Amino acid sequence: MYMRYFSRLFSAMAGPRPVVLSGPSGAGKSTLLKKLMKEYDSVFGFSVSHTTRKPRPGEVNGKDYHYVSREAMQAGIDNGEFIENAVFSGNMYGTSKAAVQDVQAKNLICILDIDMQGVRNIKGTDLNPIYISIQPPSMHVLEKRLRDRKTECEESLQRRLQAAKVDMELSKEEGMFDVVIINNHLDDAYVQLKDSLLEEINKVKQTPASS
Ligand SMILES: Nc1ncnc2c1ncn2[C@@H]1O[C@H](COP(=O)(O)OP(=O)(O)OP(=O)(O)O)[C@@H](O)[C@H]1O
Ligand SMILES: Nc1nc2c(ncn2[C@@H]2O[C@H](COP(=O)(O)O)[C@@H](O)[C@H]2O)c(=O)[nH]1
Repeated sequence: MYMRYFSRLFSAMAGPRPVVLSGPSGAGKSTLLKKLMKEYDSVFGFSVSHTTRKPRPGEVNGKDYHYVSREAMQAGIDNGEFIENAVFSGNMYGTSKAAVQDVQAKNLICILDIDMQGVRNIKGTDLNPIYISIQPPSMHVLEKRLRDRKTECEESLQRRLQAAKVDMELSKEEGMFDVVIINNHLDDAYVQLKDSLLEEINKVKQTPASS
């Protein structure tokens, strides 16, 4: 009984659990995440990753990503500044310790949008997030979404589709994700995402905000 009491007390003191959103490129992670951050702006905070890819039109440095050179990224990795890092579709991506700490210091639920290599690497840390996979209804739909987004050249698109096939298989592995959401109709997928996070959302709402 005491053990249960202390374990609950410790988990309340430790703050809300982070959330890892993963899934193939084009499945709709950013779209769902933006809806969530808009509805719950004082509950969630985005872990801003570093990347060596070029910004897309409309993306903002420091908000969508920290856009850095390969040399700067590698130096940060060598210096132990990253919790995890990966190469995806020819570019480097990584979650810095500072990105997560910035969000957690505000007692917000930290959301990480990372690929499958990142998921595997995070599993080796003590971050203890809720793992959510966002999947497309089919490869055909995924390809259409990526093409319609008009952000990728043909080479990058093909690399992303290749990675998606692997991702879709791995996401079926027992224990890999706590929740798997098929993003067919956006509104339905969003309701499922919210439902899976209600417990953590309520925890944050009940805790006085810190600056
Ligand atoms: N349920 C949906 N129905 C139709 N289109 C959708 C749906 N969800 C997302 N989209 C569209 O699909 C495209 C890809 O979505 P989004 O950019 O959110 O994917 P992503 O998983 O974040 O990709 P990446 O990993 O490359 O950042 C976008 O143009 C978005 O508007
Ligand atoms: N392992 C990590 N993966 C990351 C990180 N930030 C983003 N990503 C993933 O990269 C792909 C491509 O993203 P895009 O913005 O170029 O379309 C996507 O699957 C993201 O989830 C990170 O820090 N680490």
